[in-house]
Amino acid sequence: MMAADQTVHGVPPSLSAKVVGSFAYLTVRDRLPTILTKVIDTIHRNKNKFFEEYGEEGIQAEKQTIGLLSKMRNELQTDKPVIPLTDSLQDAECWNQYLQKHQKLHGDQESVSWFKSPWLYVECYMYRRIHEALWLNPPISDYDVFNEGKTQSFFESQQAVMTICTHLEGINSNIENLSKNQLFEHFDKLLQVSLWGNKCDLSISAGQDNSQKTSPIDSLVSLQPLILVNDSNTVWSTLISAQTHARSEKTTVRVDIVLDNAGFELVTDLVLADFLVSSGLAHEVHFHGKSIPWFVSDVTAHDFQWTIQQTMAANHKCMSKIGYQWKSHLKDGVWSYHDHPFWTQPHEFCDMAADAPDLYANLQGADLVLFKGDLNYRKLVGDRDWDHTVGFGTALQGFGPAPLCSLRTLKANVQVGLQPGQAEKLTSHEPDWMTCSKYAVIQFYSSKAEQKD
Ligand SMILES: O=P(O)(O)OC[C@H]1O[C@](O)(CO)[C@@H](O)[C@@H]1O
Repeated sequence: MMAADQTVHGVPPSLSAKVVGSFAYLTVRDRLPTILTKVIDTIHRNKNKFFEEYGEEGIQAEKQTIGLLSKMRNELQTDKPVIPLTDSLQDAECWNQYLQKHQKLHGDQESVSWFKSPWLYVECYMYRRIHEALWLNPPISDYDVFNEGKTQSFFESQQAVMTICTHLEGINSNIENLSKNQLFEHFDKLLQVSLWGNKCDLSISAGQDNSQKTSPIDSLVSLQPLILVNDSNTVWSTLISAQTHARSEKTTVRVDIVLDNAGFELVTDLVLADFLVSSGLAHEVHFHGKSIPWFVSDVTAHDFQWTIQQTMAANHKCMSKIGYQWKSHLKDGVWSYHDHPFWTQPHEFCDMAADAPDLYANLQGADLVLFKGDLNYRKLVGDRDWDHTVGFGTALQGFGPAPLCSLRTLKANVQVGLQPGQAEKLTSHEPDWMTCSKYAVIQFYSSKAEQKD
């Protein structure tokens, strides 16, 4: 078991960063080593490719990288101390300062080990150490060890991708004639398609195929009861009031999407973003991805561009037409892609204003920020052991650059904003309801609106 963190941000120890609990322990004991082993196997499997591309240097790099990753796997499996990063990357210092803070809190270096640190920290740290291992070994420094899994997930979800592209084309071809209610119906559906797209993540599956096999539209009705908190009406009214304000002030409506997984989930986010623009609900969409390969299937700049290229190149008329539309949104600046290093650091989002003031200020320019996925949710609420009925606004601990909404399937044991008795009822018939990725939330908060907390 991992020792609870000390009081952080004035939160009492009982609500300190989530470190205990069997799921966190099993993740660090079992799932992280499995992921690491898959990474080592992937690098070894590409040895010949490195030789063809880089000659003997490529072979040396492969060997050294595997050595570093095997060393980390041993540290992890034998609960060794967490050690500082040694690469010269821009954020190494911030990671090492974060480690020093934990060492001070715990009294000495030895006590900050893989099993005696906040789960959120060690899981993020592992992915940053994987990046370090590659970075220290040119010429394979920018090799994405997760690329194969992400592209496979896209191709294995092709049927579902075609279904949602055809659905979007049907909406867009008649969008001028839709009533406000019809627009809301479509918005509500596409928001839920994006929500459930979050089930397709390769971290929870430790790299096993997790592509979308069923129709993402037909399954919405049956999935509805599994949404534990549904603030889609409030999200809609936030967009409508932003649109009204923009019209009167002759400004624009900007929606930011903090992305999560590549593959099918990214397509669902692009489809939602396309609808926001084609319906006039938004004039700009800013996408936020990861600056390094992260949590196996998170979106990088390469994944973002590749996915749009693949959609354009599809021999499916609808997909291809939509892909070209997405390309022109990027070209015209209606869409933009950003990857601030903060998203691949261990910080809880309540630290953003202090640790990444430029990013916080940027997000303040949005009329709505959509946070996709479980890891973002854990960082939104500091991965603390909150009581399930604590309000989302309380758990955000002051984070609120703009009206925000989490679209999350539950994959970790933290959830706030539930009704009294709701968690107990779930636990009685499904003890692993927080980690089985069967349930989800559409959870909104705005410090501006009169918010029941
Ligand atoms: O891709 P998502 O939705 O952020 O899921 C990642 C989640 O999967 C896990 O790795 C497994 O629970 C969590 O630690 C992490 O928050």
